[in-house]
Amino acid sequence: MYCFIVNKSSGSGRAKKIAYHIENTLQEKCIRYRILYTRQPNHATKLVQEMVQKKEVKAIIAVGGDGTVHEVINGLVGSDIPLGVIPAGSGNDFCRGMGIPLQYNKALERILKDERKVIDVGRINDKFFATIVGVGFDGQVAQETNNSQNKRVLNLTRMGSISYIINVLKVLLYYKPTSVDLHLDQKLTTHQNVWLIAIANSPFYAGGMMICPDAKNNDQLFDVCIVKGISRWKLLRIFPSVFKGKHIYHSCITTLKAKELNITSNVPMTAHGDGEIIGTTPFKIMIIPSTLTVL
Ligand SMILES: Nc1ncnc2c1ncn2[C@@H]1O[C@H](COP(=O)(O)OP(=O)(O)OP(=O)(O)O)[C@@H](O)[C@H]1O
Repeated sequence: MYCFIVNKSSGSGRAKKIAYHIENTLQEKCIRYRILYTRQPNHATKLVQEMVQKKEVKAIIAVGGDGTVHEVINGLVGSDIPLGVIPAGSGNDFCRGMGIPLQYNKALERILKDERKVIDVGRINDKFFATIVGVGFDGQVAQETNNSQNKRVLNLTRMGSISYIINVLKVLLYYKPTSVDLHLDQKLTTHQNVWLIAIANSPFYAGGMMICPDAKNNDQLFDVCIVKGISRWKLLRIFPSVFKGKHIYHSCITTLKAKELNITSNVPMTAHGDGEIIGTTPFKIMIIPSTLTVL
């Protein structure tokens, strides 16, 4: 039996409509399924923890955006049940990184083909993440985006990633870069005037920004991108280059690879994982190699 976890609020209601179409297709094909709707934030994790106990569950399918994928993997990692994703959010960066079609019917076809891929997953403090953790400026933008009304309005017109850009500009006006101690695979370095540190298991976040263009989710390594020592206005000037991953050639960008990072800062820095707020520094981040099977 396929178990679908649907976040009706994803994509400002798009997931609910998609779930209706999925149900029709599965009935036509006489495929056994169960659809469970989340009732509030973090409910998806609890639902998955219950479902993985059941022998008849063949796969768990997240129907939503990256936040839903995040909550689902936090209940799924550790079991050997595969994950499927039907993209129905505003960003859908997990699907973009995996090459999962962004049209729900094609994504469903791919799930039913049962071709499996095993990927690494990241862990930040006590949470797992599938795509990227963003610390500092990014965390602040995620916080503003998740709280903002404009995301809801823009989602309705399928322009959710514009909301992210609006909040980048807003945070750019007030964010103060800070000094950071970074233990990277046990080696300590101190960085001044840090705007953000992105720790990536896959290239995309925020609806297609290629912050770590070379990140691979099966190489057992994170790609790390540190942005530091740059003025507000220069940062604004190089910002558009992130959509093509060309920002990495700028002198204010440091790129590294690592399996484990410890991040501390004298001023608290906020982090998101898969777009969901994790908390503030300190952070312990590690790669969990080859741990999640994806359809
Ligand atoms: N029933 C619910 N009601 C309200 N919020 C919910 C519910 N179920 C889950 N959530 C929350 O909805 C938030 C957004 O979900 P999700 O990320 O899937 O959609 P999105 O924001 O539209 O897409 P994306 O992250 O790809 O931009 C998550 O933080 C999740 O905790």
